[in-house]
Amino acid sequence: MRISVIGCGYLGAVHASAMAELGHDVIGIDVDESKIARLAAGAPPFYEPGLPEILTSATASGRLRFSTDSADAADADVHFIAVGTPQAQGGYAADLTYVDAAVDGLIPHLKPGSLVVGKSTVPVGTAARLAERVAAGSEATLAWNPEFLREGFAVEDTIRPDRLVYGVADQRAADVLDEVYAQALEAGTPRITTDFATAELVKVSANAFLATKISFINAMAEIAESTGADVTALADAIGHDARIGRRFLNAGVGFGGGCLPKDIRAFSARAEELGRGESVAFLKEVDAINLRRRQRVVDLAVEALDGQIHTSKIAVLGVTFKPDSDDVRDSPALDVAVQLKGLGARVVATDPQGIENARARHPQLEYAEQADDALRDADLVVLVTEWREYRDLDPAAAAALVTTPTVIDGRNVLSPEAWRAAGFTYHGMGRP
Ligand SMILES: NC(=O)c1ccc[n+]([C@@H]2O[C@H](COP(=O)([O-])OP(=O)(O)OC[C@H]3O[C@@H](n4cnc5c(N)ncnc54)[C@H](O)[C@@H]3O)[C@@H](O)[C@H]2O)c1
Ligand SMILES: O=c1ccn([C@@H]2O[C@H](COP(=O)(O)OP(=O)(O)O[C@H]3O[C@H](CO)[C@@H](O)[C@H](O)[C@H]3O)[C@@H](O)[C@H]2O)c(=O)[nH]1
Repeated sequence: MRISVIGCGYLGAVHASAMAELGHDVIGIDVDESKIARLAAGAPPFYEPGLPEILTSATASGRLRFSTDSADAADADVHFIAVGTPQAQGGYAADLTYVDAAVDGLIPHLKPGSLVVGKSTVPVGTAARLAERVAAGSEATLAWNPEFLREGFAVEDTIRPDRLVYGVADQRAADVLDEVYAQALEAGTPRITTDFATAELVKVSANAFLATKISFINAMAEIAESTGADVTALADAIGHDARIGRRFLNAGVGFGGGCLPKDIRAFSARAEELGRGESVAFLKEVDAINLRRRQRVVDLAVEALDGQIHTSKIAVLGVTFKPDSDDVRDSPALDVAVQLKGLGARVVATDPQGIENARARHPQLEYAEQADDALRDADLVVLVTEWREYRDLDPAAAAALVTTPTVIDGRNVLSPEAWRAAGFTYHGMGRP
């Protein structure tokens, strides 16, 4: 099929490449010229495992092209909208200006019978509004097909999704999407075909559930901190109950990224508009618990440095919101680093992939390419993103580099026994 993908960021660049990998003829469109130039040259503008390989093979085969001009999408039968829906400035609601601009920019180029498919995460009600706009300006129709990929696993999640959700107003739109996703459907991926509102709500409720699960275990970490209990053992124990499950019960510095934080806030804002604020009032608590965990790491650092923060060097391991991504949007790790710097510490942050993005946002921090350079002469080590290389650090080698062997394990991924045996004072999150 001929497909266009409007918006080539973390979602769109992967979606475009994966669709081409599956054999479709794809054009990726973005307003960012430098991003398009890099993609067209086969070089991803961000770090995502597996993306370089499929981007290179798809651009080389001619099945994947890029442009900054939405007129170049005119041939496509299916147009995916993958532009950003960030938190609006000064509020909690989603900023829909990019989605509106993308749809408006496309309408004059839509050929009769083509399908516009929303992938961006939007407040419930958006698809119905945009469907009217598309119908008024063209002979195309609209569907909503929310995306559930995780950064770090984006290629795999796009090619082999857990499930496909189609929000459609007619059967033909569902049939077209079945053609787009033929391979996944043949491999047994479940498909839920529903109305616009349900499809939009599936997406935000899934993220709200995941955020709630993380804040639940972080709330237990707070209780554990006041009782001497160990939240990691607690998570293992409750996680054995198949109704609860162990996944997404890792207590630590909390959730961040370009999705969970802004999506729960936008959901709250939309529910309030609908007069249903009380139905999701708990999401405000989920957000508050989450932000308290960042503060907890900062408080532990201040306490560990015992009034000497102004004269201390702190090694911050990780700046991205999760490992295997270079994304620093709403990153708890970077937030902690910035707060510690604000308190007067000399902060040297390190990260395998995130330094460029972190430096662009926070040039006031010092960055080290190598973890050893961050650790050297440090008075405190703070692990805030659980990259494999930090989980695997040799505590004896780290002890030889630092000035004072104290570590805060903001992700509960280090062995307290091994780090204590190497001479470290170990502080975990909700662990004695
Ligand atoms: N990142 C993820 O893991 C993920 C997963 C599922 C859903 N989503 C949702 O997908 C959407 C995109 O997220 P993202 O992380 O890819 O954001 P992003 O900021 O990385 O990418 C958005 C892209 O859209 C481009 N853009 C903006 N206006 C445009 C226009 N009018 N025409 C063409 N391009 C335009 C921007 O230049 C940018 O490259 C959001 O709604 C997000 O919530 C993201
Ligand atoms: O037990 C856990 C699991 C995750 N996290 C944190 O939660 C955040 C989000 O993690 P994850 O959900 O893996 O990353 P995303 O790539 O942001 O993916 C989420 O957001 C996407 C955008 O909407 C959705 O498509 C995905 O399904 C949804 O998992 C990260 O900061 C993690 O460190 C924890 O603190 N504890």
